[in-house]
Amino acid sequence: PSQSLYQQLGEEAGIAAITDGLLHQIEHDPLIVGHFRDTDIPRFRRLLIEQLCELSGGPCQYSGATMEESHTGLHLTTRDFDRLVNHLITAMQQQKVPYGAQNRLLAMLAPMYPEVIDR
Ligand code: HEM
Repeated sequence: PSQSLYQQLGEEAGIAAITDGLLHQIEHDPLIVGHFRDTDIPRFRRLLIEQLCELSGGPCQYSGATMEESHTGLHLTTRDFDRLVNHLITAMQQQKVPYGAQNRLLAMLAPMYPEVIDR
């Protein structure tokens, strides 16, 4: 409890490993991988790490576009969102992130739902 969420995620290295796990899951999910067809994956990876680091209280500053801007034109659905969240949970479990910390991170991402879906 005295550990910050950033620490519980394993700091920069842990967040990078979670992100790589998430990218691996996406790559093997035929239902969502198509959305990333035109995406610069190294850039996406870097921005996702920055965002998770900043959100969890780490020493980073997210430098990407807003969630609304970056998901406009993708026409993402609730199903897409749920799949991505499940992949993130799998990636966090693989990194042995404590259950409570997993939920804290998910609770910070949930409010982004309307900024990402149906745009
Ligand atoms: C809370 C949920 C989500 C978060 C926190 C998130 C985070 C991000 C971030 C940080 C970027 C980079 C922004 C930039 O390029 O400046 C991004 C782009 C992107 N996201 Fe998400 N995302 C979420 C949901 C989703 C979902 C559900 C999908 C599809 C299954 C998705 C697909 C994409 C794609 C394809 C791009 C790249 C767009 C491009 O190539 O310009 N995202 N997202």
